[in-house]
Amino acid sequence: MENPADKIIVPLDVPDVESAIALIHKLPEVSFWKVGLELFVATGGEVLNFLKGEGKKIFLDLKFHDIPNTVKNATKSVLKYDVDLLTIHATAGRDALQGAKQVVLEGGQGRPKLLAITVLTSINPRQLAFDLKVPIELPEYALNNALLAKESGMDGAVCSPQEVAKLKEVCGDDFILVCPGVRPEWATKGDQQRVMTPAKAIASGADYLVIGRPITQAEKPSLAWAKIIQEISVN
Ligand SMILES: O=C(O)c1cc(=O)[nH]c(=O)n1[C@@H]1O[C@H](COP(=O)(O)O)[C@@H](O)[C@H]1O
Repeated sequence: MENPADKIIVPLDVPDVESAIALIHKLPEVSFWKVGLELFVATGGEVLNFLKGEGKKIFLDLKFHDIPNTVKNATKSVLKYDVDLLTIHATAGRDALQGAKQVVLEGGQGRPKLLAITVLTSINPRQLAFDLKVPIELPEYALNNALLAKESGMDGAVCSPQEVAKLKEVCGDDFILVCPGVRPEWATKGDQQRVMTPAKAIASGADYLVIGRPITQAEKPSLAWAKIIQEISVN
C-alpha cells in the first residue's frame, strides 16, 4: 500500500543553506522537499546538491513565466540539477509550455516532470475578477489553464484543493495534481485564500499536498508532521 507520508511535500521556504539543512535535519521523515524562489535565488544549486546527497526527492518551484524562448532555455538549465518536479505558469502560454516539454524530452531522462500553475492559491475570486480582470469564474479559469497545460504536454498542474476534484475528473488519473493551500483545522490560513484540510484534499483527488508553515513554523515541526500524517491516514 502507498505510504501516505510520500504524498506530502514540504517547502524549504528559508533564506539560506544553513537554515535549509537545519530544517531537513529536524524533519528526517520528510522524503520530498520543495525548493522555491527564496532559497534558490539565495543559494542556487547548493541546496539541491545537498538534498540529492541525502536521497531526497526535489520539487524545484521556480514558476517560470516568460516568453517561449526564455522558458525553454531556463528549463534546459534546470536539467543539470536532476530534479523531480518543476513549475511553469500556464499563463506563459502554449508555446512556452510546449517548448519546455520538448527540452525535457530531448534530455532523455523523463525528468523533471513539468507542472503548470493554474491559479495561485493566494488569489480569491474577487481579486481574479477585479484586479486581474479575468472575466470567467475562478474554477472555470483554473480548469481552462489545466487543460491548456495538458494539451501542451505538461505532466500535471498545481491547483487549490478546492478545484482538484474537477481537474482530476476532466484531466484524468495520469495528470499529476499538486495542491498547496492546505491547512489542518488547527493551523492559520496566512496569505492562503482557497484552502482545505489535508484529509479532504487527498479525498478530493490530490496526488501530492504542499504543506509549509503549519509544519515548519510549528513549535515542534515533527509533531505537526505526525499529526498531519495521522489525519490523512485514517481516511
Ligand atoms: O507552486 C507552489 O508550490 C505554490 C502554488 C500556489 O498556488 N500556492 C502556493 O502556496 N504555492 C507554494 O506552496 C507553499 C505553501 O506554503 P504554506 O502556505 O506555508 O503551506 C509555498 O512555498 C508557496 O510558494
